[in-house]
Amino acid sequence: MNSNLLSPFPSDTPIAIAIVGGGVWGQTLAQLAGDRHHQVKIWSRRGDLTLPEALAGASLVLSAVSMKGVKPVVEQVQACGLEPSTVIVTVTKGLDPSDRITPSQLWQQAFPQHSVVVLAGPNLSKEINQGLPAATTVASQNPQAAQWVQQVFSSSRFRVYTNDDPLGVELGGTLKNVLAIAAGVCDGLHLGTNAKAALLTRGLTEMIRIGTHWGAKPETFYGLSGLGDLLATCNSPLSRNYQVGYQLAQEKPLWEILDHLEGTAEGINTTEVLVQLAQTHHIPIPICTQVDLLLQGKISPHQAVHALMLRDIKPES
Ligand SMILES: NC(=O)C1=CN([C@@H]2O[C@H](COP(=O)(O)OP(=O)(O)OC[C@H]3O[C@@H](n4cnc5c(N)ncnc54)[C@H](O)[C@@H]3O)[C@@H](O)[C@H]2O)C=CC1
Ligand SMILES: O=C(CO)COP(=O)(O)O
Repeated sequence: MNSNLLSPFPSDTPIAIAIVGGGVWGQTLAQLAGDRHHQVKIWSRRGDLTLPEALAGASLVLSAVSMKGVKPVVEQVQACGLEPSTVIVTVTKGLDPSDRITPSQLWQQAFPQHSVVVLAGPNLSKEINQGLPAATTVASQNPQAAQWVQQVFSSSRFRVYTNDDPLGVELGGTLKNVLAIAAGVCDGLHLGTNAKAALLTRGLTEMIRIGTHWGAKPETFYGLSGLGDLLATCNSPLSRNYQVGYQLAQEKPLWEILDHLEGTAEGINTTEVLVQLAQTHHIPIPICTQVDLLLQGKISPHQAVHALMLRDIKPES
């Protein structure tokens, strides 16, 4: 039986995709979709194509803008309008600072009748651009939409899994950026393998604590978008968030690091939102709190390490 007859999302034929956001990740995803022979148009605010031109006829709209661009871009897409059947995919890893909600929640609020799919995983774009294999996760309130996006992007070099916890998938990719800054500090100070293992393990505990408070499933954080992305970004100098931490450990001021950084380090804004949220709800996230103080220039990297090591002793849970 042809499974396409059962699904509102036919999978075997090339489709028209509009990618909004022409940064490195948007371009990499365009390449992956192009490899599958989909027709891809990229809209970026400095490009020649207008947004209505990019969106025309697209059955999948993928947002790859950085967090600060999500709200303005959602509004622009709303002004253009979308066909009811268009599936929205978001790959942004961040938190909205005013509403303290995720990018997919912003898209869903603006397009309540549309299927919104989150795509996140250990996906350092430079490695994927070199043709190296990678895996990722897609998740949605609408499982059929997630399966369709899985089929659209799956290839011999990009293995796509589905997951039924979109919030957990999105928060995994977002929260690990804060720990990637901490990991960069740890490596920049040459604190060793034991310290790094402790940092990542306790960091994952903090991700689960805050993520489950938000309503995500704990097990999602042990998957590709949680532990997987944590391992990738906390161990790779290709990660911009890791680079920020590494250079903070060399006592460089944040403004100077950001001046030379290629692309966006979302963990910086995420840290601020996260720590505010954790304080409001009395959720202990000591590592993220030290990252926040460090980013604000209130403590030195060595003081952050001391503060963490000298916390009250307690059970591991
Ligand atoms: N680069 C990577 O390896 C990965 C990145 N991500 C996430 O994807 C998102 C994008 O990342 P990158 O492409 O690396 O960042 P980038 O900094 O290279 O690109 C960001 C894009 O957003 C656009 N943008 C920002 N504000 C805008 C606005 N107001 N209106 C229109 N466009 C706006 C910029 O023009 C730029 O094209 C981030 O949230 C990042 O965490 C996720 C997985 C992998
Ligand atoms: O999220 C990423 C890989 O999955 C990219 O990490 P950075 O944003 O820290 O470069």
